Amino acid sequence: MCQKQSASIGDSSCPEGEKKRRTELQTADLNNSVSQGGELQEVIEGHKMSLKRRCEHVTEGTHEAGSGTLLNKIYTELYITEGQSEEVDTQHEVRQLERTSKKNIQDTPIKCQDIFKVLSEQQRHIRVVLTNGVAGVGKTFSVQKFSLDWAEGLENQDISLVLPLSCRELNLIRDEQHSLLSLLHVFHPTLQKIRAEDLSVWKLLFIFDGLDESRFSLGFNNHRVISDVTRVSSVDVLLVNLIQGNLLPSALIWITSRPAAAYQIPPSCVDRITEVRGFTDSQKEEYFRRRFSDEDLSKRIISHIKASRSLHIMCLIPVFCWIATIVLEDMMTRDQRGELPKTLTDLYSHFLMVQIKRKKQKYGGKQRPEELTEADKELLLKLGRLAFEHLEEGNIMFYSEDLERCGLDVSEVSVYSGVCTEIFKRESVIFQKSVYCFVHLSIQEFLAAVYMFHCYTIKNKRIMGSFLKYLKPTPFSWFSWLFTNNDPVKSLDDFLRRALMKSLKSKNGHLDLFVRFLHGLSLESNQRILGGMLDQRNSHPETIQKVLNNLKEENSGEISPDRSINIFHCLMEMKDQSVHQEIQEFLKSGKKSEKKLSEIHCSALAYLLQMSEEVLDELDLEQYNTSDEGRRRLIPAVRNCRKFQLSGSFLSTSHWKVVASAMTSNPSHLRELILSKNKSLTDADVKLLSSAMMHPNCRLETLRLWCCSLSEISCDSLASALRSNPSHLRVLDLSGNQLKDPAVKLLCGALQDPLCELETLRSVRDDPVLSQV
Ligand SMILES: Nc1ncnc2c1ncn2[C@@H]1O[C@H](COP(=O)(O)OP(=O)(O)OP(=O)(O)O)[C@@H](O)[C@H]1O
Repeated sequence: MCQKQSASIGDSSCPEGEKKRRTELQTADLNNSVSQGGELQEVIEGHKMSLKRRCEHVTEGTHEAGSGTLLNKIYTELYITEGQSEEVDTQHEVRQLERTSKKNIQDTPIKCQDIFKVLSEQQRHIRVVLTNGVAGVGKTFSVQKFSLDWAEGLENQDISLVLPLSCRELNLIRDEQHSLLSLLHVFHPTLQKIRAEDLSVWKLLFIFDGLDESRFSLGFNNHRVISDVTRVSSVDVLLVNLIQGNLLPSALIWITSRPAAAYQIPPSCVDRITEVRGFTDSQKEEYFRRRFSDEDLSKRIISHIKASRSLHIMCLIPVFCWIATIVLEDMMTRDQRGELPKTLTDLYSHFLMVQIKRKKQKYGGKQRPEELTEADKELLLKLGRLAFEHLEEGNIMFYSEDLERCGLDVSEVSVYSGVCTEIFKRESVIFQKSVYCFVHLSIQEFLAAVYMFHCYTIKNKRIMGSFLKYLKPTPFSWFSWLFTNNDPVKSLDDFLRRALMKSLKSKNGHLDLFVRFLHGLSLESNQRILGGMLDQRNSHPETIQKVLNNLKEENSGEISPDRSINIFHCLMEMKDQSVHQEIQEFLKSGKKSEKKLSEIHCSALAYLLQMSEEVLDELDLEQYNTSDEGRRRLIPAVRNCRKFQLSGSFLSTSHWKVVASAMTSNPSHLRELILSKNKSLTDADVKLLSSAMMHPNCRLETLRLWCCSLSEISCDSLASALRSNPSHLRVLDLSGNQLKDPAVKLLCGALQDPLCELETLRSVRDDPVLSQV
């Protein structure tokens, strides 16, 4: 049997004879199941050829569609798992990724070509698969590889037709009415000859790539039921009917999406969830080896990336590997005296310059490639404006009108295809409208930061003012100064501090990477890379020192501790290693309580503990010599520990959310949660923790809530959790809560439930009054 290799499928890895035999087998199958004669067979073969042509080359920013590298040459196996690593949240994708970058032995890996296969006895027929993954992690590449392998007759040959439909493309016809049949005719013109009756007898696979980019609203609860493939309707209604199985119930459906948009598909419609997690450490190396025929070069690139922690972590995302490839290849293969990039700002600055240099080489130009002309600067700043304005609104796709509003000439942007890709070039025969986006969200964030930094250097008060615009005053908040401070920006440190505050205040962290870049850009060394685009007069050493001090002293109060970690990242972007080194020494010393830890130390420690390969046995916040604010900043480490203990009332709901996310992540390590004297634990917080206990990923066995002044409402939430199936809780200790009769009754009720597996319940005035074994 011909085994599929991780790449080079189209080459000698699969003997021709085997390929032919498979095609013959498949042909025979189809002829048996459908008596359509040779004409339909021709349609399928024609579709395969057309799909192969579309998928065998890749478009990676700088290449024009259809003319790029062979997919099989660079395709590297991705790490895909079954299930979802963490509850879908709205955290910024890069942070989410840093958190989930650890490969865990309890994960169930699944190969891309197997996603529709039943892999264990417990599984039933898999009809709908939802694949999640952050931006640039390889979802579209997986779809392309899956389709190519099918078109080449190598995998999934039981499927008669693989029909990829990108959501970006579907957006363009969202105002049109179509039947499923006409939709296929539009998107796959080679299928013009197929008829309605063919669709119901063939085994079809519809692939909807990039649900996050769709501008449809999928109304699963309230829509017209359609079961006829010739019935005309709006495209969203067709989609919903396909997913629900009203339309072509035997068709397979594969949906890919970034995590934040996946919620649109009700779990009851999905038979399998998979997650593209990017590259493991060995896959990262494999990627660079495949990319370069020069072995020495790939070795040097691998060792440089391994030496820089943040680059190494980011290389988990394939698109980042691609950016690193472009920059490091350029720097290592020419006589380069400058330092190789170690931070993200470094790397992205070089990336931008390499793209511009390539453009000059391609289109000519009198200037030295390293220098930016005034026209280059102007164009990049317009792109930066586009990036910034849409980042603020959370937009990643732009139409020509959006470009024109920023003064961009559409033809100019296509010249810069390495920075901004014209996605629909290939489809322009069918669609008249072009859609643009940055190759990766992080590039949009970088260009937005360049633009904002520029606005600062030219003292553009209007734009800075509206960016730092003040939200409603919150009189009792620690950072009320921010909201009442209407003064114009005074200095670089003032500007960066206010930008940081604004980013910390954002609900979903959409400005986090942007603000990291903004700090990185304040360094003269980075400004220099950008060939005079930014005014370098602002970066006096004393000012930089002030910015560093601000970051180290920043008090982020009520902000989620996950978000505070970004302050540490800003410090790293400014190449200040002091905090990182001190924490590494602290960890090595093994003496937790001796060193006084500042808040920024605690954020760094939380980050390192959370990222550690080793799961911590116990996180006891009392053991650290720090302030309450420092202890709050340590909370994210709860995601990587077995026992979490804390005493006192210094956490708020945003912290309990982190604890709840630790209880529901996949896998969840937390087994024991011990909270005492926590009078500020509200009913809503207890409800949050109780709901987390009901989550299938939760493995909590012991919960002690000593002297937490629990109310009857809280006991009711806990009782519901006890009744949930499966609850792993065996010990619930509610001593010292002075529970009244109604609350005790609620808990007793739960004990009588057959689903409750609790072994010990301690309660009421410190006595083990209730005890169940
Ligand atoms: N398996 C892979 N092998 C080699 N390179 C890859 C692979 N997957 C992704 N890449 C690189 O990463 C880039 C982005 O990948 P892709 O477009 O598949 O991401 P995505 O998850 O669909 O992102 P988005 O959500 O932004 O659409 C590709 O253009 C390619 O350079």
